[in-house]
Amino acid sequence: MIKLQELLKVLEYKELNQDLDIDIAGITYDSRKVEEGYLFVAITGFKSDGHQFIANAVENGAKAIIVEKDAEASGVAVIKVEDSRKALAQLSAKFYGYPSKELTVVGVTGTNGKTTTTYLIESMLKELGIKTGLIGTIKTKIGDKEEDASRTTPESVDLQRIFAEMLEDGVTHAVMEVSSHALELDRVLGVDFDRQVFTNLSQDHLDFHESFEDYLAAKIKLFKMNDKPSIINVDDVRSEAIIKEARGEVISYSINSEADLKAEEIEVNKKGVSYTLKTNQEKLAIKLNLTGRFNVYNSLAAIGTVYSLGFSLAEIKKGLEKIEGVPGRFQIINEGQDFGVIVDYAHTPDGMENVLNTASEFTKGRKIVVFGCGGDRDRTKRPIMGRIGVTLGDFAIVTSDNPRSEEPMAIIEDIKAGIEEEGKVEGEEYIIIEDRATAIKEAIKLAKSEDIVIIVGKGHETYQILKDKTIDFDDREIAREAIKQLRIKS
Ligand SMILES: CC(=O)N[C@H]1[C@@H](OP(=O)(O)OP(=O)(O)OC[C@H]2O[C@@H](n3ccc(=O)[nH]c3=O)[C@H](O)[C@@H]2O)O[C@H](CO)[C@@H](O)[C@@H]1O[C@H](C)C(=O)N[C@@H](C)C(=O)N[C@H](CCC(=O)O)C(=O)O
Ligand SMILES: Nc1ncnc2c1ncn2[C@@H]1O[C@H](COP(=O)(O)OP(=O)(O)OP(=O)(O)O)[C@@H](O)[C@H]1O
Ligand SMILES: N[C@H](CCC[C@H](N)C(=O)O)C(=O)O
Ligand SMILES: [Mg+2]
Repeated sequence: MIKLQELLKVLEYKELNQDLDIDIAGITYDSRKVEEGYLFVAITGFKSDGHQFIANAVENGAKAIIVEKDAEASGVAVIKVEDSRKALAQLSAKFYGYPSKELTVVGVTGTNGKTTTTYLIESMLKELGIKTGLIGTIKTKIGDKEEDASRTTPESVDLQRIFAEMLEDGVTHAVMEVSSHALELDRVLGVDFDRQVFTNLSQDHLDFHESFEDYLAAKIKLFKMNDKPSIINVDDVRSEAIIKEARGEVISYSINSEADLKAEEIEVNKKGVSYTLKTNQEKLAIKLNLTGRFNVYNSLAAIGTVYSLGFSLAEIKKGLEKIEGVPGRFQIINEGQDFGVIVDYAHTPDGMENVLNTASEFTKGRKIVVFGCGGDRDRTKRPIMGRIGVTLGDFAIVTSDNPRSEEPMAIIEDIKAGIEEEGKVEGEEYIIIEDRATAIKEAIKLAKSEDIVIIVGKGHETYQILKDKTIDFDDREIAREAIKQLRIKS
């Protein structure tokens, strides 16, 4: 419990009524989650307006309301601020006692590789005997406790609550993914980062950010937040803009250019990669159980981060080499079949290109790729992904991803536009099967010895979001079942 007037010290505000001597039991931005004695923060959203739910919040027990528009509510304190999302972040950090100040917080941003890099950092820190917390796309881990994640980066109040629970649980280091949505919508405002990491920047989310420049500007925000060291991929052309804005020391990593950490003599095989890590002082052989050149980048980002936290490369190597894989990231499905099956989370043009190129490095037969694109997301990436699917794959099955509120066939049409530009013929070089489970089964039926079936887009997801419902759905389970069925039939 904290007094409202004490909480409000962190804000500039105007009270619309005077009684601020109230105990606040909790904070939320969702009227449906309000409990007795809560502070409800009304946010003007993209879909609806939180101010419309004030009465609902009061009914559920709210004692105070933060608004950014004039609003009335009888019997409760009403406080007006300039920006509700910002206020939510500031109030939450104060409510939970600024837990991120006491934790060592690592934030990882970039279009691709965030989840993988955070898993690698977590693995290394754990191996060093450190009690860690993890926040990201797949799950939230608070010490030994796990929660499903619904966002890559939680809303500010949820994030601060998670940090507070981590501290209570004896966690000292929190590793988190920071999405561009989070940076744009102030979810990480007030978080005291100790390290910030840049993986790469390529096309995604142009539905949400107005232009690629805006997308970059959102990412840059993380590096302007404090003067702690930043770990940056200098092979990415956008690194220059980030380095310009970074306020603290820059630790660079690369494969192609000079950098503090450089990977040389890279060898890629089906199960992993090996390379020589070169720093100003030492050389070290690294063997990673994750494959693809892109994972060399992710591992360099992770090494740079843990190294900069004061650990030696020899200490770091053990935890890095121990990790067996990240769920749904180039995950090999092996049911004893004589062809390869990979489930991967690539859902951007760059991710898809990387995964298909990686598969080429060790596949003798055909690459059969199954993919779709998410609904209510960047439409401009659809034709590009279509083009990549049919040019880097030998045979493509275009299907649904998470259609959300959109018509599945309309999304597929957007993908098809890119395929047709390549002059590919339906029925010969690609087919369309709207139902994803059927598409996966068909790909597996088509596979011959030495081929590889690459199912991208949904990775670790255990659901499919349709217009009117979310159903249980797991690419990996469907693939396994389909392989078993082949055996029964033959
Ligand atoms: C585009 C976006 O990020 N939107 C987020 C935003 O939603 P919004 O502003 O549209 O909210 P809204 O639905 O209009 O509602 C407005 C307000 O009314 C409240 N409300 C609503 C109904 C009600 O009965 N009572 C009530 O109080 C809502 O809780 C909200 O505070 O604020 C909401 C509350 O925090 C988020 O849940 C929501 O995430 C949506 C669902 C989402 O899909 N976000 C995705 C795109 C996202 O954030 N993705 C990134 C990863 C991207 C990456 O790959 O890098 C992520 O970090 O997960
Ligand atoms: N460094 C990288 N560069 C390019 N592509 C990558 C990289 N790392 C991973 N990928 C590809 O992107 C997919 C997603 O990887 P990962 O989950 O680590 O990224 P993410 O940034 O967390 O994604 P999201 O934004 O959805 O949370 C992988 O399955 C792989 O296909
Ligand atoms: N973090 C990404 C995940 C996309 C995963 C893909 N399966 C989809 O639904 O588009 C997003 O929210 O855009
Ligand atoms: Mg992620």
